[in-house]
Amino acid sequence: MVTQDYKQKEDIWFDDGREERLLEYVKEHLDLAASNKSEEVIRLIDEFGVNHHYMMNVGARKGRIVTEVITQRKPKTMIELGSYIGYSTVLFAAAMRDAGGQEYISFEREPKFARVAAAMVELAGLANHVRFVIGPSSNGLVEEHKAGRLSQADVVFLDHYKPAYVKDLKIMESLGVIRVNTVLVADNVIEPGNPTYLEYVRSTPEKKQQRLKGEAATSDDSIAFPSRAVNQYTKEYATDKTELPGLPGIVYKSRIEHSHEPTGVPDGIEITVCLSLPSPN
Ligand SMILES: C[S@@+](CC[C@H](N)C(=O)[O-])C[C@H]1O[C@@H](n2cnc3c(N)ncnc32)[C@H](O)[C@@H]1O
Repeated sequence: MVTQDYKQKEDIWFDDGREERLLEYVKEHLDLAASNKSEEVIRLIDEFGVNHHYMMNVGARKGRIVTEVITQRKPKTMIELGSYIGYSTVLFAAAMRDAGGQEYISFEREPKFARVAAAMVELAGLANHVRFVIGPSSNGLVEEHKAGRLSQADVVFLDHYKPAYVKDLKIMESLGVIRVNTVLVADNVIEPGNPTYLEYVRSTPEKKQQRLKGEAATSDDSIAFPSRAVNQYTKEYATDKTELPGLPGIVYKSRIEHSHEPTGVPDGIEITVCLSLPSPN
């Protein structure tokens, strides 16, 4: 395992050709005789992050927190929001497979990132376990459910557009994807931070109902975020207007695990368990 920190984030830190260069690097250096292909792919991505370019991956330290959740919860089905180049996809789909799981569904808005992620998954020998849904996640979740390809998830990893965490959680609640004992694992709740999400998963049903009465009809949470986190994916946010109201009666139990970005910058993962669903009227 690579123990050094990644290079620090530059002013432009993605979509400048580094994703394609990373894939070339992994293909060139991959040890075809390695017995554990997923570990080998992760090792090479980390090596590239340390020696060449910053990559916005969850990284080894936070990754270990999530793989522990997977090992304990043993998901049959897992959802990921935000594949990027497939670091978390490879790391967590391998953990899910090793824990007896079947399907890892990864949502990625940007087709060229999804292509790199799919190539990483193939190199890691995980293609039979991973399905990519390309396009904005809110719309993708609804369409997958409509088509009968998504009914529920045992673990959900949220790591895409920070202001969309609550919006997509409400969609998953409304569609019945969140069940009792579903575990939500949310990245970047300290760096850059996600106060709206933390407030939502840490609130009682009564508090969520109260907030609902007081808030405007739209759930545009982008006002609570630093402009860099909002403007990063403006194109997507402007076009995906899919919204569902959620189930404020869901009871969650939530806690933070403090950790670090792959660069060494402090961050945290919020781990949230669904304790109960509202009784149907
Ligand atoms: C921080 S990166 C994900 C990193 C990845 N989970 C990992 O740890 O290796 C965020 C990704 O979310 C994608 N994204 C942003 N908004 C999205 C949306 N609404 N739906 C799907 N993907 C989205 C971005 O294109 C980007 O690839």
